[in-house]
Amino acid sequence: MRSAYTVEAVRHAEAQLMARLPEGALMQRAAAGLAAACARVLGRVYGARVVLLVGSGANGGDALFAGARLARRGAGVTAVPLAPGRTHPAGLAALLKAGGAVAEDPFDALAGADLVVDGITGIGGHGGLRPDAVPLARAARGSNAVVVAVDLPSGVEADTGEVPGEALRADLTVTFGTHKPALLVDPAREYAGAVHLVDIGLGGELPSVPALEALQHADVARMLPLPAAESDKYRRGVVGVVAGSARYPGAAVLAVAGALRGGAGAVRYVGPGAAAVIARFPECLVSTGRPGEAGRVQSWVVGPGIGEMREGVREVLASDVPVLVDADGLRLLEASEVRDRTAPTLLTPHAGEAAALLGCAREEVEAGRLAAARELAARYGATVLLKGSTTLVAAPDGGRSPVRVNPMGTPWLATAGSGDVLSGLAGSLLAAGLGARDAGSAAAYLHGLAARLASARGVPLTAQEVAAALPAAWRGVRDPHGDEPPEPDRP
Ligand SMILES: NC(=O)C1=CN([C@@H]2O[C@H](COP(=O)(O)OP(=O)(O)OC[C@H]3O[C@@H](n4cnc5c(N)ncnc54)[C@H](OP(=O)(O)O)[C@@H]3O)[C@@H](O)[C@H]2O)[C@@H](O)CC1
Ligand SMILES: [K+]
Repeated sequence: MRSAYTVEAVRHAEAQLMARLPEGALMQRAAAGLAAACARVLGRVYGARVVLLVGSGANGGDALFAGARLARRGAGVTAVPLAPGRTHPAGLAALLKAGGAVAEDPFDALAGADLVVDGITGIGGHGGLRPDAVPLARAARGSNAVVVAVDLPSGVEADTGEVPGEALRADLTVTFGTHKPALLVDPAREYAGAVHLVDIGLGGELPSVPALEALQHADVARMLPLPAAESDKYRRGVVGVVAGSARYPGAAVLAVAGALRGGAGAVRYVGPGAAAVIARFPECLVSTGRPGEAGRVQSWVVGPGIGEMREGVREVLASDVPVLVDADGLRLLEASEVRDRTAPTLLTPHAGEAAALLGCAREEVEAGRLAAARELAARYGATVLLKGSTTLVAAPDGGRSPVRVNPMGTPWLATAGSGDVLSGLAGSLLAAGLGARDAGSAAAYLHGLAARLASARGVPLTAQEVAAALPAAWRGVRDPHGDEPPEPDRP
């Protein structure tokens, strides 16, 4: 599990740790880790041209001390102070002593740089890059240099992942002590590039519950249901799927395809797509009547492609088993039907659907994904899986449990019907006994991994292929020696 902590938690932990250490020791740990990462990026430090963008806080101090270390190894290091007179004094002195200099012409320096270190702001920055920093950030990005951000790419909001103005785009972010939410949540995450975490000894001082967590293979493997010797199909759970319509029969097939690969013992399909479903999946139990007449299930999935089937949504929400609501179902539900439920509810909107549920603009959700997921969960008393480039899963417990961030996406997943597969898969995990937060986050992970496997080496994929790759994804997370596939290339 990777976790991220808020600025408040980081500052508190830092204060505890600093009280036991000699002055400046933490910054030296940070600078040493940063310099080592820069040296790895450069390959050859001697003779490399390094430019430091230095703000007025300790983030600039980190950059200066790291620059001093690189200068001692023979790099030509120049600093561009953004707030002259308020530059970290000890850091600047160390750089000058090591043979570094203050850049005479910042733009000239940036144009010839091999490496730019962004020490404008870290966890103390707010409000996006200030006007004087914008042309420098753009020049850094426009040069041939590798851009390494210190702790965070400057201009992003550490706690929310929002990017209120311009921000610096890094190739690599070297962060200290713990991830910050902005390194995991879009839009900020996009600015960070690859993220390298440097241990500065903060671990023991951080609270036990982080703000955010991102699952890894082993975490998902532990959650997945395994049939025991005495299991039968009913004990493994039956998932009911209410999806598809005469107009959208494909949604029924895709949701069932996901559900069949989610670990439940049986899938019961109810609705007008029964003929299409049974033709494709003879292993599925089908009926064309109402959900309430279909027989016992341990969870329901309702919504993909159901058009105007309001009655089906109402009936399913009135049941006493876990319910996943997606797509059309989100449009048709009444808030009170969700809030009044006693069994768990998992809502799976994309940004547009979340905006409709919150009564705001889609852009607002996209700009503040973390806040939107939390707000939806609180308002509806439901677990919310907010789909997108970084899918988030928030529980309705007022922040007591960390929001889960799915690290396993791929832009290739933005393809018709892939959400239907996810709904079926997550509903199946609910039927198999996982809680809503685990079911949602494990499903998003497997779904993303399946998509990465199916689109390996940059091949466009279809929703059916995502479903077909789910067994390989299960195998992948269970393989103790399995490597997580690298972030895919952008299409
Ligand atoms: N604490 C520790 O032990 C350790 C901390 N470490 C490091 O310290 C970093 C935190 O340092 P920090 O607290 O000094 O804040 P920091 O991010 O440098 O920025 C604040 C300064 O920027 C300014 N400013 C604000 N917004 C701005 C904007 N948009 N654009 C431009 N300027 C802006 C604001 O001044 P203002 O101009 O608002 O008066 C203020 O002076 C942390 O991220 C990590 O890198 C590591 O060494 C490990 C040990
Ligand atoms: K920075």
